[in-house]
Amino acid sequence: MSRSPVDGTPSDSHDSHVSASETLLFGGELAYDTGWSQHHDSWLKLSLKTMALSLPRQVAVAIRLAHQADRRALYTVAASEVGRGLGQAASLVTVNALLMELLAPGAIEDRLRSALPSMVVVGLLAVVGAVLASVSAAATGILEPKTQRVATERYLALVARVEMEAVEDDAFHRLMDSAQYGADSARRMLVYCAAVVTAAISLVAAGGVLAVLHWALLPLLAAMAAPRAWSALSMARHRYVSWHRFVQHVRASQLISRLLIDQQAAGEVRVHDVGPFLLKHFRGMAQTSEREQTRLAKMGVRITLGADAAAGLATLTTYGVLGLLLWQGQMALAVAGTAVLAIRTGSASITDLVVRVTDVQGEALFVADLETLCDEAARRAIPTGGRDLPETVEEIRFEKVTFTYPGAEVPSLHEVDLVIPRGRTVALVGRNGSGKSTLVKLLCGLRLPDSGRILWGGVGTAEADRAQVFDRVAMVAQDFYRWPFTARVNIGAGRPAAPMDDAAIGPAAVYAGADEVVGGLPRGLDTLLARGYKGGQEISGGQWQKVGLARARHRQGQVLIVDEPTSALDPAAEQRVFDQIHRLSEAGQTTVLITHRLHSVRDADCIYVLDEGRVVEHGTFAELMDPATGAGAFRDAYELQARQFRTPSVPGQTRPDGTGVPTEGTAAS
Ligand SMILES: Nc1ncnc2c1ncn2[C@@H]1O[C@H](COP(=O)(O)OP(=O)(O)OP(=O)(O)O)[C@@H](O)[C@H]1O
Repeated sequence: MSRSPVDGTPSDSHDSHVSASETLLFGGELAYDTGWSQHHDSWLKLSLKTMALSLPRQVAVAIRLAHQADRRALYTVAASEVGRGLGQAASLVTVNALLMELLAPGAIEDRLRSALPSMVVVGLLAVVGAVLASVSAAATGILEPKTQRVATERYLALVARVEMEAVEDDAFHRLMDSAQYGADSARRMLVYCAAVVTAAISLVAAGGVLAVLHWALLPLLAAMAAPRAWSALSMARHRYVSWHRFVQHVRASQLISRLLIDQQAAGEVRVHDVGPFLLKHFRGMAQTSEREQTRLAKMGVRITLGADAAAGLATLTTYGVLGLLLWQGQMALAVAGTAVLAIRTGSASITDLVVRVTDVQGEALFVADLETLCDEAARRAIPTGGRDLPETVEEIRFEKVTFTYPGAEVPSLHEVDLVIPRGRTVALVGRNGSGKSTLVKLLCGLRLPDSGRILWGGVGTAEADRAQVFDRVAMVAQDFYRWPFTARVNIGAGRPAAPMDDAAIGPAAVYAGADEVVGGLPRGLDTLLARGYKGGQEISGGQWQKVGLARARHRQGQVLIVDEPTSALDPAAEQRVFDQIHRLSEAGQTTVLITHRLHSVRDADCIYVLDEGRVVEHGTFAELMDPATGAGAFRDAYELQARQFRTPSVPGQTRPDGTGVPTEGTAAS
């Protein structure tokens, strides 16, 4: 289970110091403090007793997943492992009988003759054991990947449905990091569980033989195994704690290493020479992890030495007791010889059992994380069901809506009142950070208001069936996702359940001007828009924007939300987009338009001006521009922008040959 923070491997620590790299790059220590396991996450139960008590539940989880994945393969593994265990037990008992016969007094020929049937049985059992081992290995090979897939699918399906708040929560991310190993652990746990079954049955047989030889040998056997069991479990626990403390640190280190090879960062890595800088800090982060690994290794040595000393003492006592029994005549020499062999076999199977149980326990901790993540994801999921929206939503109304992002000190929206009538275009304008994008997140149900209501035809988003709200919205967000798939999927993802054939995708592409982009691609719609993969192509920011618009168009939502749709477009393309939005509006499409290009909102039915999360004025373009009716915020911003296009203020410029260039302003004068 140990995973080093550098290569994705966990470990454990209490004395790590925050490195300069963590402070500079991430603003502070990334490893969680030692109090975290006790206070912040009561789910992380780490006493040995609790670990042991929770084990059956985690085993049951892994078995349930395996059952879901492939019932037949699971039964095959279980049956063959039980068979193997029974075979080993029978073999041990037979070997002991064989030894008793061989070591008994009498002529060697007679002893060999009487031992012959036992020899044959031992041979047959070995063959059966080998066959069962192969059957089990084959069935496990089938079962393992399927179980991992079922576990992964389960948590991914749950995580994809959580509220946005959880997506941005670092505690939830920490759980996701750990739970990823949970799916892998569930897979490995099956193999270890199978080995536990075999070792347990064989141990019962060894114990039985010893109990028959002399009752005192049984507790001594247990005493020999106990220290090793303790040391193995302790180390598993320390590694697990360490893993959790460093999980964010691991992610950050991986992020730095990924940035060094990231395609988008590649330009700056070279031109700004960021490579050596990142490498240096990668090393800085790695050194923190290495210190932690060293601490764990030293702790491992101490624990193992202590356990080995205790186990050695127990072994010495066992052989001492055996000698005492012989000396006092309570045990025959032949029986003592058999006992030595049974002790060796027994201690081998007990060690095997301990190692396997510890392996199961180590994996179980991560499976428990997977369970916690699934519970947490279900708890934080966007609720299903709720009130139905009316068939036709006549208006969307914000009533005194206030919203503060988790962890933020001031609200991003403050008592906002706003109306979006059906079939109209409403524009949202305002300075950077004034709350426009936040407003549309609340509008489409991605976030819920802290106070106030957002009513879709009279039904508040807080009580509405949010799937229905999402269903009515088509959105091109400012940071719309560039799916690393084909152009077809990038447009089709607007309505992933609908067919993605040319007839469905084509009109949306034409609408957004993305048809020209697609026409220039080597495989048209089937061109992969991701560099770094075979046949992958990169397109420009403006071309992506056209693809994003086509996606929103393809969705055919009742409300079209476009957040800065033209920021990367050339003037002709920009004009075209605004004309199209205008035409859509004339055709009855409800549109919410966010833009900084104030000239382009002239045709909007209503313009809302936001400032620091408040609506400071609203009205038509004419109303806002009219000093008699507008408050001035829009007019001032518009004038400022308009001035930039009137050119008299271009400063005097000089040609390379040193002669002056008359500015347009001076030329005109
Ligand atoms: N996920 C978030 N978590 C915390 N604060 C956020 C988050 N998103 C935005 N904010 C904050 O909320 C405020 C409003 O941001 P918003 O993105 O809505 O502004 P905007 O008007 O769309 O800005 P821009 O014109 O730059 O796109 C800002 O102060 C911003 O820092």
